[in-house]
Amino acid sequence: MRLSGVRKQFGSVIAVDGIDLTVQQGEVVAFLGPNGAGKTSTIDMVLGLSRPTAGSVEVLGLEPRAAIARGLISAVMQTGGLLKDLSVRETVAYTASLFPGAAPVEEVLERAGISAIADRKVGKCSGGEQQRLRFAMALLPDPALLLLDEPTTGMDVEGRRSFWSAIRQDAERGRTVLFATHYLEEADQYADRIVLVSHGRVVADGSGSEIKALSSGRTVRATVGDATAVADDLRRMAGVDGVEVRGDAVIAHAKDSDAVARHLLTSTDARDLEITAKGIEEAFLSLTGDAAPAREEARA
Ligand SMILES: Nc1ncnc2c1ncn2[C@@H]1O[C@H](COP(=O)(O)OP(=O)(O)OP(=O)(O)O)[C@@H](O)[C@H]1O
Repeated sequence: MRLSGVRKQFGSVIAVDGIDLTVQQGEVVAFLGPNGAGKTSTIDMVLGLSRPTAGSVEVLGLEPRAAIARGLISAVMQTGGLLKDLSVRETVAYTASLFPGAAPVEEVLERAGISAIADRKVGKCSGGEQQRLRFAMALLPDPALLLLDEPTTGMDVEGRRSFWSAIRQDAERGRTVLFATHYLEEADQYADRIVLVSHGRVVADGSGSEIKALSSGRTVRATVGDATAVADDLRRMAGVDGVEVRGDAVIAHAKDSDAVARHLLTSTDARDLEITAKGIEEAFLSLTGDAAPAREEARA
């Protein structure tokens, strides 16, 4: 899957502000970000439900709609689509009857970890079981890419755990999974890679431990004469997790902010140096719920 320069604008609201992202086949990627970060808007574009204002989305070299038509993309939706009076197995069998070439019903029940509850009425299933049922339905076309938008909202701990263990086991056979979540813990536990989004942009991209390190470190910002050259130097320093250049400022995220500051002040022409805790700005603060006020107003 590849997103190149993807933007999505709704009137004056920029929901997605230039996302570039390549996901390799077989990766399990968490899209982590606060409310309004642009996760759903991005997933909707990958699902072909909306079109980017600019940029392009490709899945295995195809446009989303073409990829969907070939059964290459499936989604686990959060709500809707289930009939209470059918059993779990009947629900999957009925959906399978709509797809030519659907995977065998018993096989997807097994993969979704719901064989044991196949005869249970959907109305009697817990939220977690219903999500695993939606997962089973999403597996029918044997998609290359599975998308999940906050699939565990409202589930208890045990429901989450069994849901994710079914997803992980299935992914081990090579399926690509992209899921949106608010929870760092969930992203860290179940994804190989975390893409942190804030205000419609990717602000960090790495393994769970890399992302956690970013949130625990500090940010050092300084104005320098040649920001690009200084940034290159900083990237080579131990303990530096990320370096950005913004105009004539260089911004480094580091566990050892003192070492970065010392380097900047002694070996470069840095001035206006600032050190702030919890570097990736609002990213993690906002993960706890207080997303940027401007966005919330826009939403209201
Ligand atoms: N159809 C729409 N019309 C207008 N604005 C929209 C629309 N869809 C999304 N937005 C705005 O775009 C921004 C990004 O929203 P999006 O739903 O993609 O974020 P999100 O990261 O999925 O958030 P959440 O975690 O709350 O689902 C928000 O400011 C939202 O209000």
